[in-house]
Amino acid sequence: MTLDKFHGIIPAFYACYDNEGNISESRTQALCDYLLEKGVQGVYVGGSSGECIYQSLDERKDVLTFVAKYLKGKMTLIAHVGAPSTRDSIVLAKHAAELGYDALSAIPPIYFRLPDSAVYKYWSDIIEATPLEFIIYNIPQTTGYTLTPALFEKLLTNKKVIGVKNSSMPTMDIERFKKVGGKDVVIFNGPDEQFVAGRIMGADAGIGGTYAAMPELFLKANEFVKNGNFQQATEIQSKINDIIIGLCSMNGSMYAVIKEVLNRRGVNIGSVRAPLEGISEADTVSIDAIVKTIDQAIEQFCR
Ligand SMILES: CC(=O)N[C@@H]([C@@H](O)[C@H](O)[C@H](O)CO)[C@@H](O)CC(=O)C(=O)O
Repeated sequence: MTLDKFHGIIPAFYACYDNEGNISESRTQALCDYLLEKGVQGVYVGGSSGECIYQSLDERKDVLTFVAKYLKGKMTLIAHVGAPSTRDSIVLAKHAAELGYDALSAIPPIYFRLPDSAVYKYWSDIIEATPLEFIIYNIPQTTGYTLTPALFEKLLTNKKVIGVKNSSMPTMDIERFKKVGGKDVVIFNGPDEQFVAGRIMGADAGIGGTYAAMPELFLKANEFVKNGNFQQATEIQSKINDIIIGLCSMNGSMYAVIKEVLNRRGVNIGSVRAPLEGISEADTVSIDAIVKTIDQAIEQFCR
């Protein structure tokens, strides 16, 4: 079994809408082309950054279809199939398997606070529905559910479980999951603000919601870590954090701001779906400054 295809920088794929707010195949293709050109390892499709929570089942199936159409065989494809019910999650999982995705992933059940036994059963039912490998998604700050190392260990007895995408904030969680899983498991860093720290504490790779706004910087940060160049890795992380704080400090939601950054970088993928808020007039000025900071950082670290 080789897990190399999961190692590297894996941007969380954004929802690409037309001017009326419907899923757009041509704009999805534009984002695929842009990420392919940047040289990322893969994409994580239909997760938080994909606004999955605001999309119908058919829309989510369309997104999985379009991304596979333009990227299958060109990079690693991970389908996020978490949905409110096990039934819908399985529909998405089977669809992704038919499309030839490399792996599935899912958040735990949301809304009701369910016991470990129900969460375990939810993930296990999805895993059993297809032959694909599976990546647990731990993101307590949005789901209210915290994966424990003990439950992770139990899930790993199923050989299809190959890792965890850990978006909790303590890097110690990454260290604990790596200790449980060892070398045959892939731990993905979730919080982009501590990508370098996460890698040093045991993450083999990263899946992130801000990567696509500045893939060059994350690819370089990963290279610095791989080469043991921790001084420069820390410096680039600090610059990345200035940018992320900027992305999160506007009237519009972070994803609306990122989409406008991408628009300025030549990729128009529309705006966000309500209740996420779009950018305001005032934001456009601040976005000019962010784009300039990204360009300067690329010039400083990547040329
Ligand atoms: C809580 C949250 O949304 N976390 C993001 C981060 O990438 C986050 O956007 C970033 O660290 C900025 O805060 C990712 O872990 C989510 C993600 O990759 C996804 O599923 O789209």
